[in-house]
Amino acid sequence: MITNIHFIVNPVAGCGKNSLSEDFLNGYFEAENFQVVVKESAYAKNAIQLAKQSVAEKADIIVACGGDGTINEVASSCVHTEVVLGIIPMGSGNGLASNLKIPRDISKALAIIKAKAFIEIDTGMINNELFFSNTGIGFDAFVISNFEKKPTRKLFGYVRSVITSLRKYKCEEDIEISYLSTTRTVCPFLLFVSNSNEMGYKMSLTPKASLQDGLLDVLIVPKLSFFRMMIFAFLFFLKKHHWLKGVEEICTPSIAMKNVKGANFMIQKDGEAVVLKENTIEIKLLHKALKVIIA
Ligand SMILES: Nc1ncnc2c1ncn2[C@@H]1O[C@H](COP(=O)(O)OP(=O)(O)OP(=O)(O)O)[C@@H](O)[C@H]1O
Repeated sequence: MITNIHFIVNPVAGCGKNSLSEDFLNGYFEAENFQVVVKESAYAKNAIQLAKQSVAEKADIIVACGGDGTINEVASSCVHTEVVLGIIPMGSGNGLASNLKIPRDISKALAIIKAKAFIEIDTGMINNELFFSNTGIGFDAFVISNFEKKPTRKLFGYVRSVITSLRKYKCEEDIEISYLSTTRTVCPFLLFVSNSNEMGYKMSLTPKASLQDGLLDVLIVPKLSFFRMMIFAFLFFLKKHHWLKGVEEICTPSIAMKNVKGANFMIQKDGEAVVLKENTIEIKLLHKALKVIIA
């Protein structure tokens, strides 16, 4: 039986020089067994539409060629379908691909896709939007919104955004959070919610997270003095930031948040900044809702 594989390429992800041709791919996927289609996203969010078309065109595998943003757009159309998601990491951070141990080397990533071994992973949902890697409010959303204003989507641009954001970010929003059977108010510097154990660039705020356990890993970092911030940053590079007093880790199937002053939330979702129209958030998991090819 012929396997119908559609590749959706984000030409501007990562270094911004991505292209894959059908001729090139036909060298890997022999015509007796595979039918290859290549599509290129022409603008932001176009991959959602392209992936929806591919599902309608009865693709068996849809391969997201880009970073976490592209994966988010393509995978959103594959959730709760029989379509299997493949990934060729072409982004800057590539957090989800790294969690799934998919190499950046295109030949190796293609060999993994050809082997077609897949697992079912959880999918996060924040209000009506899906995420696959992580979401968050507070400092990380602020960093991402600054990062998106920079011309380059590389690590250097990200580091510059972190430095600018450290100077500008004010931690003053009281947030009521409800999870398990607890409700309380926090004023977080960072409230990070993750499905995956990697954020990208091999860094992690939630190194114990699993894509299949039905649980969200939540990290709450309180307002920190400059000195404690430096300790946090040092421990973060050692993936031991939970050692810092006041930093909390929570595992929960869902969490709700409400801005006490009634302001709407700005979030980041798989590395893209989004301003919500709501001052309340509900985050939950759709357990094992996405089939994804793994190494
Ligand atoms: N042709 C295009 N022109 C402009 N933007 C595009 C185009 N195609 C896709 N995009 C947008 O590019 C953005 C960045 O993509 P993506 O997240 O995959 O790359 P990245 O940011 O380099 O990687 P990562 O998220 O892993 O760090 C996404 O928001 C996507 O909607």
